[in-house]
Amino acid sequence: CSDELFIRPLSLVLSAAVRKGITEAVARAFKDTRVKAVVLCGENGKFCGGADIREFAKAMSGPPLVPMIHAIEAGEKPVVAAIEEMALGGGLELALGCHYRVAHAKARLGLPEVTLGLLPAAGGTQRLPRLTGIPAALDLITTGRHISAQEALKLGIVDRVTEGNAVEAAVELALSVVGRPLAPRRLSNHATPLPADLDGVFEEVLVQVKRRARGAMAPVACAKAVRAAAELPYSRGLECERELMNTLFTSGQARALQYCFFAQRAAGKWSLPNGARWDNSRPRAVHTAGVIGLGTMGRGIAVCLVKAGISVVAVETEEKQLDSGRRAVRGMLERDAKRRGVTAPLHMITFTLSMQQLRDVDLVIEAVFEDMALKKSVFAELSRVCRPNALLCTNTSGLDVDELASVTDRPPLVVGMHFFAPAHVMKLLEVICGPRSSPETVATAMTLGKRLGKVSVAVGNCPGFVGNRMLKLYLDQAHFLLEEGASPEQVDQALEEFGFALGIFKVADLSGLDIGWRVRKAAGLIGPDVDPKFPSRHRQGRRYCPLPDLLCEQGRLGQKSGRGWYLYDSAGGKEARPDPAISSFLQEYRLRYGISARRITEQEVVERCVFVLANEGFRILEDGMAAAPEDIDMVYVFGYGWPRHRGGPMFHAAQVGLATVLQRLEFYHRQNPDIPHLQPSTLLRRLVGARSPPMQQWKQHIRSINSQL
Ligand SMILES: CC/C=C\C=C\CC(=O)SCCNC(=O)CCNC(=O)[C@H](O)C(C)(C)COP(=O)(O)OP(=O)(O)OC[C@H]1O[C@@H](n2cnc3c(N)ncnc32)[C@H](O)[C@@H]1OP(=O)(O)O
Repeated sequence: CSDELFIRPLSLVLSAAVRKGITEAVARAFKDTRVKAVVLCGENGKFCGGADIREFAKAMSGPPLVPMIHAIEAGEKPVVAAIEEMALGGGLELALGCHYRVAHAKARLGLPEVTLGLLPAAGGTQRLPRLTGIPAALDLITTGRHISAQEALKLGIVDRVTEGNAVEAAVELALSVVGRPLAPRRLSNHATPLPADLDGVFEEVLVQVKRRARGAMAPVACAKAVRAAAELPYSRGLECERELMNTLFTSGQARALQYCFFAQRAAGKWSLPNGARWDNSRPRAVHTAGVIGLGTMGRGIAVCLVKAGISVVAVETEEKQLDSGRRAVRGMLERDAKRRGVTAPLHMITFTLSMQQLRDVDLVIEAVFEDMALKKSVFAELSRVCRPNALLCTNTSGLDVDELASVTDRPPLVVGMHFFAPAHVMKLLEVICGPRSSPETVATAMTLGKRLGKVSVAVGNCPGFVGNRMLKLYLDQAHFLLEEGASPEQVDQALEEFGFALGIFKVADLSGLDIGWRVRKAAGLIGPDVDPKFPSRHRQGRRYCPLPDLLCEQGRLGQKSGRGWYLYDSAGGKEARPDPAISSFLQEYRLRYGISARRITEQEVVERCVFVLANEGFRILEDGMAAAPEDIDMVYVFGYGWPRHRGGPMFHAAQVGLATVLQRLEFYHRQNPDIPHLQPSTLLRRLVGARSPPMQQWKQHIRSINSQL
C-alpha cells in the first residue's frame, strides 16, 4: 500500500543476498516520501535465524551487518520488527536495531552465538544490556538460551506480543507511532541500567561462566563484552565487542562448535546399504507404545514417551517393582509439569503386570536387564502378544540386535534403541540398524527419537555399537594409567581440564562399577580359573587390568555403595573425595606385580585416552558401523560428555593433525606393545599417507565400503 513498505528477506538466514536486499530496500524506504514507517518481517512466517553460519568459513561478501543495523536505527522513520517464529542471533540483533518489536506469542528469541563459539557482534552485546539491564543480558548472552515471546515481553525485549498476525500487529503499531520522536527508541543512545554492586555481579558471573564453560572461550568473552556495555559508551563498547569477536571468530573452538551445529543435523540424514535413506523412507505413525521393565532406563523412557504425547503401557513382572516404577514415573512427570506450569499427563500412562495389554500398541521398547537370555524370552513373548505389524525395539547398550530379532516372527520390524541414563535427560539415542531391520523400521525409530527431543544417530550392530565400543578402550587406557602410576583423581583432572563433563573414574562410579564387571564376566574375561589373589594381567591375548574387578570384589561398586574409585559421604552421596585407601590399594597392587610407578603427565593421560577413541572411530568407519565421522562425534558429544568446543574425537583428531595422532599412537604402542588398540588403525595410516584430507573426504579412503548400517 502507499504509506508503508514491506521488506521480505528471502530466507531464514541473513545471507549476503538478504543483507543486500534489506540495505537497499531500507534506503529506498527512507528516501521515499510516501513511506511513513517500515515493517521488517521474514519469509514463510519466520523472522530470522541469524547470520548464515556457512558464510563464516568463506571470505566476507555483501554488506556487513553492523552498518546495516546502524542505518536502520539511525533512520528518521520508525522501523518495526515483526517477529514470527524466531529471532535468533543476528536476527535478534537486527530487531534490536529497529525502533519497536512485535512478536507472535509462539516466537522464540535468543542470542545463541555463544553456542557457535562466537558472541553477538552486531551490537547485540551493547544494545541488549541497555534494554534489559546487566543480569538478564548476561544470562541470555552467556548461555545462548532461547526465550519465549512472553519472557521477552517481561524483559522489555519486545513491545507487544500477539496471538494473531504479527505482521499486521506490527503495521498497526508502526502507523500509530508515526511522528513520535525516535531518539528514545534508539538503544545505542540509552545508558545501561547498572546493578548496585557491578563488580560483585561480574565476579560471581565469571566464576559461574568459567565453571560451566569447561574451557570454552566464548562464554567468558561474552561476559567481558557485556561488562564493556556497563562501563563504556556505546561506540567504545562496540569496539570492544569487535575485538573480542576477532579473537573468537578464527578460533579452533568456533570451528568445532560450528562443525557440531551441522554435524548434529547431518546425523539425522541416515542411509542404509540397500539405498533406503532418511528422505525416501516413510516412518510409521506412533500413537501408543509399550515399555517393558521399569528400572532406571524404563522409567526414563516412559517419561520421554509420555512427554512427547504418546500413550504408554508400562509393564513389570512383580507388583513391588511395578509400584515403585509407577511412583517414580508419576513423580518425574509431576515435577516436570510443575516446572512448566502445566498439568501432569498422568492419564497417558497405564501400569500393568500383564504383557497382554501390549496387544494394540504401535511399538514396544523393551528395557529389561542387560541379559541376552532374558531379552530373548521377552522378545519371543512379544512376538506372540503384539499385533503382527508392531515394531519391537530393544534398549540395549551392546547386545546383538539381530540375535534378538531371530527369536521373533518379524526380524524386519526389530531395531535397537540405545537410550542413555537418565533417559529422560540425555540427548543421545543410538538407533541400531540390524542387518534385517527394514527402512520403515529405521525411519520410525529415528523419527521417534527426534520427537522425543533426542539426537538420533544410526549405527551398526556390533558389540557396544559405536559409543560403548569406543568407551571400553578409553576406560582400558584409564585403568592402565593407574597401573603405571597415575591416580584416579589425576586422570579425572586431566580429562576434566580437557573439557569432559566428568572424569572417567567419576563416570564409572556414577554408573556403578558392577555394570562393567558383569559385562566382563559375560565376555569370559572373569571366571573360576582366575586366581583371586594374583589375577592375571593378560587375558584373551592382550593386556588386561584386573583393578576394577578387585574393587568390585571389595564391595566398592561406586557412588551407590558410598565407595568406588572415590569415597562418598554415604551410599548414593554426590561429592567424590579422593580415598587414601585407593592410593594404598594401588601401591600394593603395583608392588605385587612388580610395577614401578612412574610420573605420568597430563599430556599422556589426555593423548592416550582421547587418541585411542579416535583410533577406534577410524576402525568403526572401516567396519561400516557408522556412516560418517560426524555420526561418531555426535555420539560422543551428546552421550559421553565430550566437550562440544572440541567437536568430537574425530574432529579433534583432524584438528590436532592426523599425522601427529598417528605418531603419538605409534609412540605409545611402542611403549605398550601388549595394548593392541594403541596400534594405529589402517584407515588412520592411509589418511596420513594421503596427506590428511579433510573429513568429508575420509570415506573415499576406505578400501571397500561395507556399510553395516
Ligand atoms: C560481525 C558478525 C556479525 C554478526 C554475527 C551474527 C552471528 C549469528 O547470527 S550466528 C547464527 C545465530 N543463529 C543460530 O545459531 C541459529 C541456528 N539455527 C537454529 O537454531 C535452527 O536451525 C532454527 C533456526 C531454530 C531452525 O530450527 P529447525 O526448524 O529445527 O530447522 P533446522 O533443521 O535446525 O535447520 C534447517 C536448515 O537450515 C540450516 N540453518 C539453520 N540456521 C542456519 C544458520 N544460521 N546458518 C546457516 N544454516 C542454517 C540448517 O543447517 C538446516 O540445513 P539443512 O541443510 O536442511 O540440514
